[in-house]
Amino acid sequence: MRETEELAHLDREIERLLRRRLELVAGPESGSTGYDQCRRAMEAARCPVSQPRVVYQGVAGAYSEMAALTFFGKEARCQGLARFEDVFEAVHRGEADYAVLPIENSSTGAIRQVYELLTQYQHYIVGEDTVRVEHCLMAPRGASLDTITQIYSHEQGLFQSDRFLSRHPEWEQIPFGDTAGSAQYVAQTGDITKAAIGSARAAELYGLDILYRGTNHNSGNTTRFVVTSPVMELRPGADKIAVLLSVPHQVGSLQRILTVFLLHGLNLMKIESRPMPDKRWEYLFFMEFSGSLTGPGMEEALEELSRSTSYLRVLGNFKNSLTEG
Ligand SMILES: O=C(O)C(=O)C[C@]1(C(=O)O)C=C[C@@H](O)C=C1
Repeated sequence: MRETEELAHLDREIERLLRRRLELVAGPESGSTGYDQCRRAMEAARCPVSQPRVVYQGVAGAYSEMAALTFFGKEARCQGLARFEDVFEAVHRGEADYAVLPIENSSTGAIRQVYELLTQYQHYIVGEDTVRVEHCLMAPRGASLDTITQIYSHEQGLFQSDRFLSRHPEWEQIPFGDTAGSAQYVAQTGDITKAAIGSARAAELYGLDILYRGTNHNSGNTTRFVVTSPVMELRPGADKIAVLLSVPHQVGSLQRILTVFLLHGLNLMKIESRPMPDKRWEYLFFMEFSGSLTGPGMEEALEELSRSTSYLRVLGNFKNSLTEG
């Protein structure tokens, strides 16, 4: 009992010292204005759009299309576009209400192009979902493992299948815009020396035979997708906040951010650092943590984060879709 009391006393003392340290290291005038921008975005927040126009990268049968249909339901008007940049532009120009974008894969990590574009466009994350990715090797009728010489897929399809592909070093690997697009292309050629890696749905849509199921080496292979919007939305049940921030090049500046999370009881769920191309060896941090923007104490926590960062942008508040294990 004595020990428990002593520990609780120590915790309170550490918390008091950390709070004092935060006050001393940066005054209220220093740091970014990130929270003011967030407050304005919250004031302008919109309700979810009904019968939305949704864009994704790729063609029908791409995993991104599956993510869009899972999140918005079969009634959503989904349109595939060639490049990630086209998807961001369509939302930016008001031609679509939402974009669905892959952000990370459980086997290969960050989808870097999407992180770069999230930093460039002032869009908000309003939702997320995961899709189990089971890749199939598919080819035109008459093909077999022996007739194939070229494999087409999205670079992620190739990365996620690298162990399977390393068993066939004689196959040339050709990156393509998206997995389903590669299936469509291979089907159009009708060439039995060409095969694609993509979803079973893509094989069915484009009339290819599945030669091998599960080319991905990780059987739990899953991709997380984010749903972005040009306007912030505060959907009921939103329990995860995403921010983009940079910290001054000073000893302990990242620790200061972590202290804010600790003192406000916010669970840090993700941290990803991205290089800042115009500032060599400086980084932008993409962080996700538990909480609601409208919840008690969050205003104070974000103001403290604002004071502790040289740049802060709140990317949004949305419902966590990740399950343990
Ligand atoms: O090419 C597709 O089918 C996509 O939806 C893109 C994408 C990606 O960019 O990661 C999505 C899920 C899989 O991880 C493989 C490819």
